[in-house]
Amino acid sequence: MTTTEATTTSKNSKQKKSAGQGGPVWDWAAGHGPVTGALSATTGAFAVATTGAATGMPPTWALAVGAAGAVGHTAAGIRLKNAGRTIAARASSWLITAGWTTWATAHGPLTWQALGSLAVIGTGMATATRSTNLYEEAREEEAAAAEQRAVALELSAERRAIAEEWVERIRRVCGISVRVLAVEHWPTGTGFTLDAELPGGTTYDQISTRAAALSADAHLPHGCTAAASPGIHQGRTLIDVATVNVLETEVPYPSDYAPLSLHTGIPWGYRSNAEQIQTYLREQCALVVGPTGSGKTNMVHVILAGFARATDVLTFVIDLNAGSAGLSWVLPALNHQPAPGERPMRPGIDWLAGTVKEAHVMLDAVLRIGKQRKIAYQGLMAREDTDLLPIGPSIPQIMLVIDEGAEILTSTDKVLKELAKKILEVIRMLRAMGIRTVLTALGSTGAVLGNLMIRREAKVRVALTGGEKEGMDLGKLFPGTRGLKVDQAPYKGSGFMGTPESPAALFKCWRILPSQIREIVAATSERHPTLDAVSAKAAGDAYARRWDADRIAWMHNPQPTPTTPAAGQDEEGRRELNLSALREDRPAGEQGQEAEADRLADAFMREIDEQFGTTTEPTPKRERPQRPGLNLSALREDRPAEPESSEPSADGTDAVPPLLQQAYDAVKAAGGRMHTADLATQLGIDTTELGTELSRILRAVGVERPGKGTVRAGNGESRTGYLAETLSEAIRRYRNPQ
Ligand SMILES: Nc1ncnc2c1ncn2[C@@H]1O[C@H](COP(=O)(O)OP(=O)(O)OP(=O)(O)O)[C@@H](O)[C@H]1O
Repeated sequence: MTTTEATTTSKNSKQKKSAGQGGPVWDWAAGHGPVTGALSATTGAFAVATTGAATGMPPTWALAVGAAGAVGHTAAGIRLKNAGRTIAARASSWLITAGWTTWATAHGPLTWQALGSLAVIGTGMATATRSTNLYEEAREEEAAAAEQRAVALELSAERRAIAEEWVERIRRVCGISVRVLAVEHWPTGTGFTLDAELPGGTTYDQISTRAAALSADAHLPHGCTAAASPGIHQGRTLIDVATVNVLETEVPYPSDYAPLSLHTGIPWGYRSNAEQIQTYLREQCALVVGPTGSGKTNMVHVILAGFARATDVLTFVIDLNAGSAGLSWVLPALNHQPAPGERPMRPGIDWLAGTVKEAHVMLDAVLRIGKQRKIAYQGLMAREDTDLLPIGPSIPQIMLVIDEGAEILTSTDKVLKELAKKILEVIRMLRAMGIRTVLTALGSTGAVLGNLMIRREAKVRVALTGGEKEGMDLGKLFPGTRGLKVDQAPYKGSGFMGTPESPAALFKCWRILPSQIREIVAATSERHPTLDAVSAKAAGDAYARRWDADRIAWMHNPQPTPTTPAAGQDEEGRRELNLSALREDRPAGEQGQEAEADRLADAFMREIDEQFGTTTEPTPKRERPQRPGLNLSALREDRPAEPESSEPSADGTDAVPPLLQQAYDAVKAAGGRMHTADLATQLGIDTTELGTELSRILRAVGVERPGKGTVRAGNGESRTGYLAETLSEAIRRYRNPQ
């Protein structure tokens, strides 16, 4: 006799599998549906009874087999934790079938009575099985639901405990009795948000001003706050409670470098709940305050990275400190040597002014662009039914980033005052025309924020504290937001940030490294928009010739005081060099064509001859290198002799670039490994410049610069640097070229 019924539940089938592994051949839990089970049982019973009656089998045998089946199925049912009624139903199926078989064997199965009763038994069995299966399924579902209810109860018990704790705390510290409606844990696991209902006539800022006291009362770790912000209506508030300090750790700039848009926000850092903070600068200007050493330069690079990634932004940078903020975004393009047919790399920023004169040229052009846009795009704005110029890749926004610009605005120096006037005019006049500014300042002193224009237009505000308290007046920078304390953010690159969309609260800027800046310049080279024709025409030659040799020569020699001649001052018919390929007024089809590259290469060679042919350089008989593309680093007055352009001496010593040799000597003297910044300081060059030059020198002989993390700093943290072995291998290859 085969088994009659079985359950169809997943639980049972799982158990069935495990029972089957190496178990008995007779499977008491074998699978059958209610109908097939009943059919199988009745046909089996009929066959046994017919055979038994024909062969004279003792009828009690069938009863014995049925009893064994009932016992077996009962045992299987108990093992599967079936309900008692299920087990009883199945055992009785066996017994009834066995009873019928015994009776039919004794009295003959081929009578209407026997067949009719068997049919009744089969139908009853199918019905009973179906009902027990349904019952088992319902039991199983109920058990799962009960399990979930238990978990939820446990969770809500935890939430209830948090809610009760904070209701009590807010009552004690702020004197306000709120009702917590929900507690949501952050997916990052670094805190939670309370959604609370305020009592009548109370506003959320009565809690937000007591943030520091609440944080202290809750014994939150340093860098963690309980920040109240508006809820879904004015009678509700959301209180973000950070329990893990994410501001402490150094987090690298996200490496996906995906395209961004001014309209969908540009990320500048992250909050304590690890959420990114987006800046929306279509109409806003920004002010970034950070004393020396707070991570301001790093933040400027993060800002420039965001703009470089945007498809609808062109960035103009004014940095009177030798253009250092913008240089890292230009040099990778200047030093890029395109392969034949490859398009020259575009810098990550569109214009860099390192002197007051060049800044005037830039600001004049920007003002002309703004005024011309107002006139020329009237029709477009009427068609689009907007009073804001529709900014996009075809009409890009110009973001004017002015390092220490706030100091220019408040300077009493006559020259800087002139510049300040133009900057203020840009801020005041050109919001609608898609020209906005990002100013940095060393301190949020009254002098900087006393300027009404800055207060009114720059609502995106950042205070990098880095633990620095001097000149850090958070109350002035974020008026109306009390409870912010400098010592809540004592880490470099951390501080407070507020935008019209996101109230002032703790934040941290990502750490961006020079290698990432180079990667972003390369990754975004093809992505930058070109200045619209209306604007380009208004900006005129001052813009079109911004990469001319005479205007960028200083970039190859970034000394503290650049000697950039301003446009129009030293025209002398000089031709532009490799960046001419970037001029937007060039027909697009021409770019990247070999013929054009050759023409430019010739121009470049002539330029070198004109510029350096008559100078008293120590190596006047230097051979002209055969280069696939152009390399403006050749214009550097202090440029070390390049390996490929040196006449190799007998022992090859002269072929070694002096910079490589100096670097090797310094690294060796320092014990075989050295951080880039330390090496740069020792060699008296800019860190980024050193990285770029040395990498190029190493690459030229096929030596890979050691990767990140090869050098351990004093505090144990891994940093990028140089190893003596790498440098000595490069020296060896220069001496013995393959
Ligand atoms: N976001 C950050 N995360 C972690 N560390 C940072 C961050 N920003 C800066 N730092 C650290 O702080 C150091 C100083 O940064 P940075 O040069 O940007 O400061 P700064 O305010 O511009 O100082 P200075 O005015 O002296 O140049 C960096 O070398 C780096 O070690």
